[in-house]
Amino acid sequence: MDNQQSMVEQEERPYVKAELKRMIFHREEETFSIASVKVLETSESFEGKELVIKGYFAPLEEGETYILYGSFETHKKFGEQYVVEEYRRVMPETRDGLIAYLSSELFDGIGRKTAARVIDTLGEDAVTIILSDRNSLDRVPKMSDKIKDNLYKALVEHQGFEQVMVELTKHGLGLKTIQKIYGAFGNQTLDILEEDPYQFVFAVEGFGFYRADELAKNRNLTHNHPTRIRAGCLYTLHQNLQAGHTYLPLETCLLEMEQLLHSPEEGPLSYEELSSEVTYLGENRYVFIEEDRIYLPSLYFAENGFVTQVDRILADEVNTDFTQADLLKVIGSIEEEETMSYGKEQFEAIETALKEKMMIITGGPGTGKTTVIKGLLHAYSKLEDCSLDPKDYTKDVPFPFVLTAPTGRAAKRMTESTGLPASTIHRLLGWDGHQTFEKDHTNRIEGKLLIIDEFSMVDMWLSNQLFRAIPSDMQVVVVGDEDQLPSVGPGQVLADILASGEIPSIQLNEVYRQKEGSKIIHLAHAIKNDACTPDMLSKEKDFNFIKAPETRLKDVVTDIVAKAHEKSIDLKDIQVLAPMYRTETGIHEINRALQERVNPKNKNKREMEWKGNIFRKGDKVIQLVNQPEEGVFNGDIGEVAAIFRAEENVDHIEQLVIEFDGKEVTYPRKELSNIMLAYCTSIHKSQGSEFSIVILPVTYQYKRMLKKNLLYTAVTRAKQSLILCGDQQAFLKGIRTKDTNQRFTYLQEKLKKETTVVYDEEDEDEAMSPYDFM
Ligand SMILES: Nc1ncnc2c1ncn2[C@@H]1O[C@H](COP(=O)(O)OP(=O)(O)OP(=O)(O)O)[C@@H](O)[C@H]1O
Repeated sequence: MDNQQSMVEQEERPYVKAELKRMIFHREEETFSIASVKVLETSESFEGKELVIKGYFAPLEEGETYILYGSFETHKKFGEQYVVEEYRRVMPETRDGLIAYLSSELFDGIGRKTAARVIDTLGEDAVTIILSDRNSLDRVPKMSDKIKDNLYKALVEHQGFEQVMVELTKHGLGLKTIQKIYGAFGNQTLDILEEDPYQFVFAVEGFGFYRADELAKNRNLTHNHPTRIRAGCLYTLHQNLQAGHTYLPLETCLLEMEQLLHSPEEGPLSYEELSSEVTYLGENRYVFIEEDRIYLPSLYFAENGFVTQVDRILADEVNTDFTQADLLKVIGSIEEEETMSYGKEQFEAIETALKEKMMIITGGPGTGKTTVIKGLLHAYSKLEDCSLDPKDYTKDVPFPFVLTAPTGRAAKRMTESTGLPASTIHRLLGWDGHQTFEKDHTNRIEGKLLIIDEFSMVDMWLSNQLFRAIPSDMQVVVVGDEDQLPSVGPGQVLADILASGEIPSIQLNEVYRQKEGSKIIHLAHAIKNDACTPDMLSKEKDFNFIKAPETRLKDVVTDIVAKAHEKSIDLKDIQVLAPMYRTETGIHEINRALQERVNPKNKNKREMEWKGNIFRKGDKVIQLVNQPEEGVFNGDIGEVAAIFRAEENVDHIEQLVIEFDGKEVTYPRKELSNIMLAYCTSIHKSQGSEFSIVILPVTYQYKRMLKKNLLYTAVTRAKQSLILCGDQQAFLKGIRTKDTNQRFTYLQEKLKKETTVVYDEEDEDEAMSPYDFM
């Protein structure tokens, strides 16, 4: 009767047959469990009786017998453990066992007598018979319909997941993904697998189109199956997020879908086939179609929502009654205090910010953006007679100045330059790390004047999230440098709001730091204005270009850092920036070389190996994701402060402790993917940060990455010293190469009212999941 066991024997897969003693641990969110079992039989060379098993499975029933498939792992402290990749319950093999099973707590309302009648009527294969035919229970005497239903449902529930698991693991899916699919489709899962596995793409976050295509093989699904086309459309739109588009032109989308979906055997797909499924997706709000633009819902709501928020804020009036004479007097007094005088553009920027509901200040490095922010705060405080000291305010009368920036480092710089509190946008909005923002249109942020720095980095999703939380009576100042790289996420919000001309803006062009003799600033503006010549790359106090052939570049970079370090310059102040991760002169290789040089192996220094990388005490590391609950954000740089072995802490897991600006964050081994070495980081990740010394290798190996805005962003990260090394021609060619990859966004036109904006806040709440795709 035990056909499950005979399957095991036939398959000859290594297995452990065991009785569950007790569940030790279960984490609900990802169904990760640890349990202790009594080994009954195994094909593995395991001699013991007790065993600890772990893996992605729901809590199992104590006292039940399971066949587990997986592999042994030796845990430093706990010894041998079994990592479960698949399991199935073993049905009791005797009449008594079956009766005990059916009359257990799993099945409501069934006592031993009823259980015995079920087995006596249907035989020892009763469970299989009932599962394949619910009506078989009608043959059992003296059983009410309700009890029959309960029994059937409970059996399906208990057996369902195991069947699904057995089937899906055959397709190479891991337990974690299977849990997600089962969570979405329950006992329909196997039917859906047979009929239409593309549904998994819709329902399970991160389930890829190609994976569904793989599952659909041998299932008689044609290449023009409707859900295949629909899944292909969503996949195409998701792929294009990475290029920064907020929408795709319909024609482009259909073309890309055709390339994705056509099959060499079955031929092309017709325009009608593709467009009718796109229409279906539109009608069912899986996508939004506006004229000839097709959007994923979150971006449709973000773009339209943002325009609505801007209109709402602009519609309110500024509540000030100062005269031009008041303003001149106040500015004059600030100039006296600061012993400086504002340039014409700077004065205009302060004046506009005070008078307008919303404005944009742009400018390259050293043009006085920070100086203007400080001037604005002081002028506002004097004109409105409100203190700049947060201590003078209470919960009922909140601090009127809200300063924010997209990265922790940029927010910190705002605090350093103004002396006022500033926070990241995520923190200001009370982001919970998933999809919830504490601040939104129902619970807006408090204050009178909001200043958002480094706005070029803010994507369409976050812009909308931030703007919907701004109260209508707040004045808003957006500050940024439009020549920097656009946001990593979709959109080019700063460029679009500037180009729309709908929001007053002042561009600061005059460079002040240059007057202090800074070659870095001079070079940055020459790049910005396409006026950089080879002779500008000559050595100066704060600048050098060290020529080096490609083969020596990594060694040259390593030498420069090592020498600076030997002169007691803190590694935190020296940053190597590169545009690519791979290649001989990519970020990974440079990091490895630098680690070996400035923090080499040493028997007195602990280290931890993780997927071929070494983390050693004292290493400089960078955070790669946002962990708001720990207070660390993507791009934060820290240092490995300690490494703990499993036996040394109460959690019994290996841990790495990183110190970020005096704050310690602990990473269990499985979270080490959240960090990497940071002697060298990507230029993209350096946005919003500045470093005393920047070392920038440049080589033709970086090829298509060598673009003007990327190199401009890198150059402008340096405060005191910039060392370029490598190939001067590659650098000069790069700064003349504009990024021609146009981002498809429609924000500018929507702000200009060239199109009607449809927006419903309630819809947005329902459909918005901006961070689904990050
Ligand atoms: N009107 C001015 N007169 C004299 N010095 C000025 C003036 N405006 C700015 N500066 C000086 O120029 C330098 C750069 O100014 P500031 O830091 O405000 O520019 P920024 O645009 O914020 O630069 P960055 O983006 O590089 O930080 C500072 O040393 C500042 O004191």
